[in-house]
Amino acid sequence: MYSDKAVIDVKNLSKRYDIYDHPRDRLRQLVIPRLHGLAGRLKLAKPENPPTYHREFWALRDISFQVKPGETLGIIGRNGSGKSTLLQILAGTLSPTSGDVKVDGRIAALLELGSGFNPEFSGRDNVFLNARILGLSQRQIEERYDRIVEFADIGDFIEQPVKSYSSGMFVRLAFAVQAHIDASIVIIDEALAVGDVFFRQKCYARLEALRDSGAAILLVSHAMTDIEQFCDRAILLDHGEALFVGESTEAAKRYYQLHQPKLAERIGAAPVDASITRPVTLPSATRADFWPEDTAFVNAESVNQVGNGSARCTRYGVFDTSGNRCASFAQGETAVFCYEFLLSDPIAIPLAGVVLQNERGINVHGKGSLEYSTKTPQHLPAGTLVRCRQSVELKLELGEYSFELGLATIDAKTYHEMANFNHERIFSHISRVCHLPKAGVIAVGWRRVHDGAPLTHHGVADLPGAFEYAFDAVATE
Ligand SMILES: Nc1ncnc2c1ncn2[C@@H]1O[C@H](COP(=O)(O)OP(=O)(O)OP(=O)(O)O)[C@@H](O)[C@H]1O
Repeated sequence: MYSDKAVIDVKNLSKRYDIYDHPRDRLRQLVIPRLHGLAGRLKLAKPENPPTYHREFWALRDISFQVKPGETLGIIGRNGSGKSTLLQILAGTLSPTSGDVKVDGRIAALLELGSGFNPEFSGRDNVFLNARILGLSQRQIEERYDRIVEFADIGDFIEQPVKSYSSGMFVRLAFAVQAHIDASIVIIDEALAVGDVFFRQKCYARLEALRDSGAAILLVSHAMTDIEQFCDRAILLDHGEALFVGESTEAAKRYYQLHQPKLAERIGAAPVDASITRPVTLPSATRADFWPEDTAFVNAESVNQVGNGSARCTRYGVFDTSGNRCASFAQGETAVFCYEFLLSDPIAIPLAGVVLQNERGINVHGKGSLEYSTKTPQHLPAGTLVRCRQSVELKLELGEYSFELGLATIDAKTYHEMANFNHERIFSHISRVCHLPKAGVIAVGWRRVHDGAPLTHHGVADLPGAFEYAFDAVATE
């Protein structure tokens, strides 16, 4: 067990920048208030408020949080929300305007990696120089040198001046040094986004080892999957304020909500469509064979629903392909998710779907009407009951999986022009309407052996593929 004493304790931290519209205003601000003060003291002018030549900008306002040993805190927020400012203050390279910041322990700051390197020196010399600056003794560096070089994996370049390195090599070496200085606090600003996938995996493994040995880790990232998988808690910054400090999955959800314009604006802007007057129904061919008995459903009012108030999930359930309620499947069997939402406001194109998460909280499958390109009306009026039936072949590792259900909406224009946009652009146009983050759990177990091998595959996922043999008789003599 680690100590319960926080290694980072931030109380009411604020940071103000003074913004000058013209460079000359900086000089004015320096000189004129002083002249004013002097004139006042000499009674040459009335004492009054001296003029100001700048605007105040608060990059951080009243931020408070703690981080304990062995804990990983994510820092998230849109561009310009104050993340780097916060990290720089924690790393000691920027001073706060007000508030208290207590940092207890050696910090490895993976912010501007390699900024302490001398380009003329070799990689080897820079390792010694940098590690000395970061607090290791000569002997400690000598003991760790081989591990650092192995981690950086830049081959013979270690003997070359770092000015001849590619930017990737530079960062690998800098990361390797930082990862071996026995820091009790590690601060990372998306530094892991560099390097190839193998290096990133190595970085994460090293960070996990540091965390397991009791280091506190602060990670700034725009990748919510990294935040959810790697962080226990996260702080969501917006315009310098902490909107939320708590469980990382909840913080990630709120981060996505920040990206969504108000639903009413979208609907108001969208063209009116004739289909708005018709309640949506599922095609009869599918409806006949699947919608289970009323009594087979879970009453969704009993579970936590997060949403913008435009819809509620009324009921849902997981079924086998015969329509029987089921929570335990053999690997490769099909689970059928039936769920419905009642709209209290109109929405544009509905996007419903299911997400499965494994025991480590990793999203192993998330898919819905968007990915299936399911036909829908352009608008759904208030009062519509949106019924969804989604089948998922559970070609997954054995284990328990929690599932989430959700309904979102996207405007018709973006939906129909999706081919012209990238992933981020499309997602910025999706508004969450109702989401059940902890709807339930299903289990995936061994297959019955008469179906074939006891496992459909090894590992997390069963990827589509094929296997062929060819046998030739070969003379052995
Ligand atoms: N030296 C400075 N002078 C004036 N304003 C600054 C200064 N440094 C940062 N800011 C402003 O403070 C706000 C917060 O900046 P910060 O770099 O901390 O944001 P961020 O969340 O890290 O953004 P990003 O995700 O784009 O890196 C921004 O609006 C930025 O323009």
